[in-house]
Parts: sequence; C-alpha cells; structure tokens
Amino acid sequence: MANFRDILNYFRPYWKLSIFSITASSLYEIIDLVVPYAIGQILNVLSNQPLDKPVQEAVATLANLTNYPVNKSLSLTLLLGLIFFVTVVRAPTQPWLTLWFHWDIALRARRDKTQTAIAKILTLPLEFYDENNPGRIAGRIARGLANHTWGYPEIAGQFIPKLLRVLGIFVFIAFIEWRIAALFLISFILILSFSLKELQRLVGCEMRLDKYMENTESRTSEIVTNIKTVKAFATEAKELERQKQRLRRELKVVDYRLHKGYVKLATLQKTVIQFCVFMILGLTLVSTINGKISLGHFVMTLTLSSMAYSELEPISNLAESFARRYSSMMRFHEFLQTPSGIDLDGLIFKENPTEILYEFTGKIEFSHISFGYDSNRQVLQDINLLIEPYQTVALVGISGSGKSTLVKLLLRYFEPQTGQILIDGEDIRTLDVGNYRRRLAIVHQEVDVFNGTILDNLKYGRTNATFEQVQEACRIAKVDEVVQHLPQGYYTVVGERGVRLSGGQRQRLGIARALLVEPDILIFDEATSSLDYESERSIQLAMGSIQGTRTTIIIAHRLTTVREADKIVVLDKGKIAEVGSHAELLRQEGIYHRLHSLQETGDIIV
Ligand SMILES: Nc1ncnc2c1ncn2[C@@H]1O[C@H](COP(=O)(O)OP(=O)(O)OP(=O)(O)O)[C@@H](O)[C@H]1O
Repeated sequence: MANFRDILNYFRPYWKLSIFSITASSLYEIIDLVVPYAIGQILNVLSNQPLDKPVQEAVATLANLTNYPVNKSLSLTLLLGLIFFVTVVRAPTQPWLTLWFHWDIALRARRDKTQTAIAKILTLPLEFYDENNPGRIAGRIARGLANHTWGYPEIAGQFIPKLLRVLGIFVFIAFIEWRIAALFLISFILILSFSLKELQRLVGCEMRLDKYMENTESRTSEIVTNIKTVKAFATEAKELERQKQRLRRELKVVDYRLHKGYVKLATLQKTVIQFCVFMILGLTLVSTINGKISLGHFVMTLTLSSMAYSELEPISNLAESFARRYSSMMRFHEFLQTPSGIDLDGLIFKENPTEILYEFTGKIEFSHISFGYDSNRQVLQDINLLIEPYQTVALVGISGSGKSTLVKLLLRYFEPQTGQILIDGEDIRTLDVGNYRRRLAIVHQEVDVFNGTILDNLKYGRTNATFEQVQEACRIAKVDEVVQHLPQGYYTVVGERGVRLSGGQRQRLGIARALLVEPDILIFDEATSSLDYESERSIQLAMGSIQGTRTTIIIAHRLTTVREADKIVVLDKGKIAEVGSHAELLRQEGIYHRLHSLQETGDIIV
C-alpha cells in the first residue's frame, strides 16, 4: 500500500537542492515582513513617536559612519533604504533562487520517474496485462506523473514558505503585544486543524473519483482497440450510453460530494477569518488607546495580521489542490509497487543486454509439470515430455487444452506449481531469465508490427544483423516475395501509418524476425484465422526449410501443418493424451484420429 512517504521518496534524490530552494523561498517570504515593519517605523518618525530600540541603534551607527547628525531625515533614509533593499534589489534574484529550482526539481524527477514507470511496464508479468488494459495503465501513469510535477512547486515553492511566513508574522506580533499574538495563534490552529480534517474526508472521495476516471479511460481505450467489432455490431450508441453513465457518476462525485465539500470548507474559512480580523482590529485599537502600543505598531500589527489571514486562503487552496492530487499520486506509487515477478529490473538494466551467455542444443524436458492460473483450477496436470535436439514437435488439441500455457511456462512467463522444465539438463529457473529467453524465439498468432520500416521490424531482436543475414532469413521465411512487391522494398514503412500487411505476410515477417536472432528453440503459434491457401502454403514451405536446423515447437491448429513433425503431442484437458508421429497416431485411432477426420471433412479447426 502506497503512502505519503512514497511522495517524499519520489523527490528524495534532489533533497539537497530541495532544502536549499525551500529555505530560499521561505526567507524571501519572511523578508517581505520588513516592509510593514519599516512603514510602521516611518509612521512613528512622522508622528514624533519613539522608534524601536534596534532601529534607533541602526540610525546611530549610520550617523557615526556618515558623520551626519541623528535626525528625522537620516531615520527616514535608513528605513526607505531597507524597503528598497527588500523589494527592488530582491526582485531579480527571487525567481532564480526559488522558481527555477522548484521547476528544475519537478521536471528532473518527472524524467527519472517516467523512466522508472517505463521500466516497470517492461518488467511486469504478463498476467498484469491480462487484468489491466493500456488505457488504464497509461492514464494512471500520466496522471500520477503530472500531479507530482505540478504539485511539487505548489508545496515546496508556496505552501511551506507561506506557512513559515505566517509563523514569522506571529513572532513579530508576539514581540509587540502577546495578547494579539495569542488570539492570532488560536484562530490559526483552529482553522488549520478543521481544514485538515475536512480535507482528509475529501481525499477519500478523490480516491473514488480517480477509480471511476480510470474505468472510463479504460473503456475508452477498449473502444479504440476494438473499434472494428464495435462498428461491425453497430454498438456505437450502446457504448456511448455506457460511457455517458460513467461520466454522470463521475460528475455526481465531483459536483455533489467533492465540490460541495470544498465550497463548504471555503465558506467556513472565510467567515472565521473575517471574524478574527475584526477581533484583532478591536484588540489592537484598545491597546493603542490605552497607550500600550504606538501608532506605528498599531498600523504594523493590523497590516501584518491581515497579511497573515490573507495567506490562509492560498494556504488552504494549496492544501486542497494537494488533496485533489494525492489519490492520483498514490495510485501511481501502487503501480510502481506492483511486484515484477521473475521479470526483474535486472532484465533491462544489464550492462551488455545483447551478450549471449548460453547456447543450447535444444533438448527440452518437461518433468511432472502442473500449473493453474489460479489455485482452484489446474490447466496443466503432470506433464512429462521429452523433446530431443533439432526435433520438430507439434502440440495439438482442442481449444483450451493447454497448448499455449505449456509454451508460456517454457518461456518463463509463468512458473509451474510443481515439476520442472530442463533445458540441456539444466532447470530453467536457475538460468538468467533475459539471457535464457534470448535463446528462444516465438512467432505469435498475431505478429506485432512496430511503426517503422520492414527492415526495422525484421531486425527488432538483433539490431546489428547485416543486410545479408536479413536477406537470408527473409529467403527462408518467404518474406522476400512480399518485399519485392512493396514500393520501397525493405525500407517501406509499415505499422501505424504505413503499408498494411495481410495476416500471412505478418506471420512470414514474424518467422524471419525470429530466425534472424538464430534461436536454439523456435516456437511457432500457428494462426487460427484461416490464411489464404497461398500464404498457408508458403508458411508451410518456410517451416519445412527450418525443420531439422533447430528444435521447433509448433502450436498447431491445422493438422495439415504437422504431418511432417517428428513428434505430435496431443493435449486433452491439460494432460498429454497421445504422443507419436502422424502415421502412428492415426493407427491408434484415438483423439488425434478423430480430430484429423473432423478436419478432413472441414468440421473443425482445433
Ligand atoms: N491468462 C490467463 N488467465 C487465466 N486463465 C487462462 C489464461 N490464459 C489461458 N487461460 C485458461 O487456461 C486454459 C488453457 O488455455 P490455453 O491458452 O493454454 O489453451 P490452448 O490449447 O492454447 O487454446 P487455443 O488453441 O484456443 O489457443 C483455458 O481454459 C484458458 O481459459
């Protein structure tokens, strides 16, 4: 669970600079108090009342230094000089010693924490992405970072210095008349403690609002991702209505709970403040009439106390703004604290990330593997399977039988609950996950294409590959046939704004990309969508040329593609039901035979 300390830790790397800039800002705020003090003393000079002792001494010192007699002009010169110094001379230095550093810290922290968030995105386990969609994650990160960035200058540059300024005013007034200072202090503590209590309640509401906003954003992102389905089913009106309901719910929280809460708070603060200002006026007037304080002190006390009370409004506005930001900040830290599982940060902060540590022959042994995504339901049960080096093994079975899950365990996306997977006799859990995964390559059903050229996409896993190596991989995967029809060949831009590739072309690109990294084990998750005959045929040819060059695992949906496999493994309800070659399994007349017959008649795609 994230807490306030996480916000402090966010800015911890800059603590020295932070203390310096907060101190500078506070000093500037306190130095400002010299002005009403000097004006009070000027009033005393003009009305022939005695000056305060320290001012008298300063005037005497100035007279000594300049050989001028102590008189009204000298006193006024000194006091005006003081005002000039704390206003005009101070002005050009203040923004550089305060504003500059506050924003510098906020922006630097933003850069660093954006990096941390990206590193987190890269190292979170896949299951996190099963539960959270891109819109939700992006929204949470963006709002968290923005609120830290905007919140820091408010707190460091305004809230703390203003509080210290109020404290300075209290000290000033206490020197003049302790009764006024006591009233001032009591009213201040009352207002602040009431405001803080109310704000605490409002933070709870803000948290709820933040969750609602995340849900809306998440659905909007889903609509964008699944826009084809939305249009195909003509559910635009339904989606809009659902989002409207969410937005209405958000407004209800914002308007009726939050906004009302803030307005109530402001009303109370204003009333109490005005009452206190009036009380101080009365008390100061009585003290002046009784001769306890001079006319100058009367003006100064009134000016200072109205300065202090006028600071209360910005102080409570800043506290309110922090309360509004707090929940987004917390949700950002909760995201950063999500456990990374085995995909530790070490995976991305390697000194030499392309270094190849392992080379395998490709012998894989699944030994008594059992696994379930949640503890109540086993997806794989006691799997025992030996894959020899350079063998091509096909995993078949009806949808949901556990084929992809077995591969996910091999890739270490998940850990089996029991059993172990050995590669060349070594338990894969003992290997460095990044270096291990680099020796495997997978071609997914839906091949991801990044926005860039075909060449960039091909070299994604091995950026230093030569053009000849790329061409060789493309020849095997039959990508060369695709490329020669593209306007700029390998330099044609694909992805967001470029050429659209068909399902078959993407798969071939995926195979070439995988081959280019020269993996010891190649995994091919065959597309379930029906590819056109030519694409299917060229992928089969590509697979044929790879056979025997490395260990290959095919998650097969079309049984025509697995006839040539050295071994066919039939999974049924998470268990291995049959193992053998195409001919052997047909002879057994079991599940494989049945699936084969159904596919022959075109009734089923597994
Ligand atoms: N991330 C997940 N969280 C929870 N359950 C999951 C997850 N992924 C898969 N499953 C469940 O595990 C079971 C096996 O799924 P798996 O994807 O391994 O089957 P498959 O044989 O590869 O299916 P298909 O041929 O449709 O891809 C299914 O019942 C599925 O609902």
